[in-house]
Amino acid sequence: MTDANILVIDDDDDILLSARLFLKQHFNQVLTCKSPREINVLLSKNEIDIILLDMNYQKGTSDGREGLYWLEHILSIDKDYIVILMTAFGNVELAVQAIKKGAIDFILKPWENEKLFATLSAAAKLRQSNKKVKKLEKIHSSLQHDMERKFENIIGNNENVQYLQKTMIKVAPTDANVLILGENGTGKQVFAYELHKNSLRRKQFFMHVDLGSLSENLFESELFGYTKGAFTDAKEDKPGRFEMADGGTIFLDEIGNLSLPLQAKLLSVLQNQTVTRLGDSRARKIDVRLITATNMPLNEMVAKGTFRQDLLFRINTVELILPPLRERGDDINLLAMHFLNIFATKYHKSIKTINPTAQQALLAYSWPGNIRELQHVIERAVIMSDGLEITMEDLQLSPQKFGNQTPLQTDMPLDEMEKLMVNKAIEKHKGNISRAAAELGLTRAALYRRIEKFGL
Ligand SMILES: Nc1ncnc2c1ncn2[C@@H]1O[C@H](COP(=O)(O)OP(=O)(O)OP(=O)(O)O)[C@@H](O)[C@H]1O
Repeated sequence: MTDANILVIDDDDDILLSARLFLKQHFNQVLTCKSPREINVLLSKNEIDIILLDMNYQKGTSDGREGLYWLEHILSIDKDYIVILMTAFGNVELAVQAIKKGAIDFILKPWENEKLFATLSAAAKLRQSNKKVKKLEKIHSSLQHDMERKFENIIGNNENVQYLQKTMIKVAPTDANVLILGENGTGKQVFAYELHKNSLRRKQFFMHVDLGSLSENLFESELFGYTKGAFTDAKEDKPGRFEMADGGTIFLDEIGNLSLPLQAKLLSVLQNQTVTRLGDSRARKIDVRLITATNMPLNEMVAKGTFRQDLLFRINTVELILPPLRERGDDINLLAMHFLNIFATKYHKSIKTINPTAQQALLAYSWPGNIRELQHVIERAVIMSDGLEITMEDLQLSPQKFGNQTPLQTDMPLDEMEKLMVNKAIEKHKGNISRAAAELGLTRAALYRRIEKFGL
């Protein structure tokens, strides 16, 4: 049974009856009607896939003009309807005209059942694949929408970041390969997507591939695809990520994690601009814009022989080096406020600000996880906070991760200052309570009481 619903429109009762009897054995649902005037109601009430439409309705007419009129009418309701016309022998010219207007095929009356079945089966397949394409287009556009929301605009007034943004805007519309360097969580993916969004390929696919998570085994099949039977689990042909990104941008993240043999394979694809699926002999041309990123020191790796120099030259036409968050000064509070607004809305809290002490602490913290860590810290603080502002307690920053600067301020509440001093002393003496207590002028018991009080 083919999964398709068919509507047959003909003014001849005998034709409708024989169509219904035959088609019911092969298709999901078969509806019939005598007059095309019922089309609107039938189409609005039923999920119809294919319409089998007669060309003449009024007695004595045979020019097919009515059929053409109703064909146009159906396609004006939805241009994706699949319409097949029924026409008498000798009226082939009319059928050709109908196909030009959007019918997908025609059959001659009286029909042979086998021929009718073959035509309708092909039409059902076409309808199914059209539906699939539509669904994929919808998914694609909603993913694109999600990405755009996820990566709004790059936030940052720091002069390095401003310079990077200017460079990015200049480079984006060219097809130059861009290598983005920076510690974890500095926004490499955000920059990569921003490059794509500002490029001429913005309407095409942005394909993110995390090379760090691909095993040696999966590398080729994921990136280059495979043909049916290429290996035990290859049940059907599958394009790789490069082919899927054709016309768009491919972002190869964590490129510093590739082993030397895989670097060689990648280089050959980049040099030849072709991919060959596993198990295939045909090289397929690809047109992709390449963006790569890593937190590894590629130049040092080249010197040590763990990263190929020729591959580095191929990928780093333009290099963007993202600064770590601890070097971005006021951007820390700018980003913190940005995340505060997002999470206050998400968790329905009316928190409006971060108090001055907490702001100082954010500036003094070393942010080893960079913007991603800041985002998590603020999210947690918003969840924990009971007031209208984020305090030092809400931030729950790890004392071990403060840099050399001290976040102490003269206007700091006594409690918070005490907590910071306790933290610093414990950190300085690597957790040795006796020494930390001695430095603070406290007994061990008094220090323990404070540790408990501050939840350290
Ligand atoms: N300038 C920015 N403005 C707003 N949010 C940002 C900015 N840069 C990064 N982020 C946010 O910080 C988080 C980390 O960013 P991203 O994933 O781009 O970093 P990354 O450098 O690619 O990290 P990794 O090296 O771990 O893959 C994301 O949630 C991202 O939305």
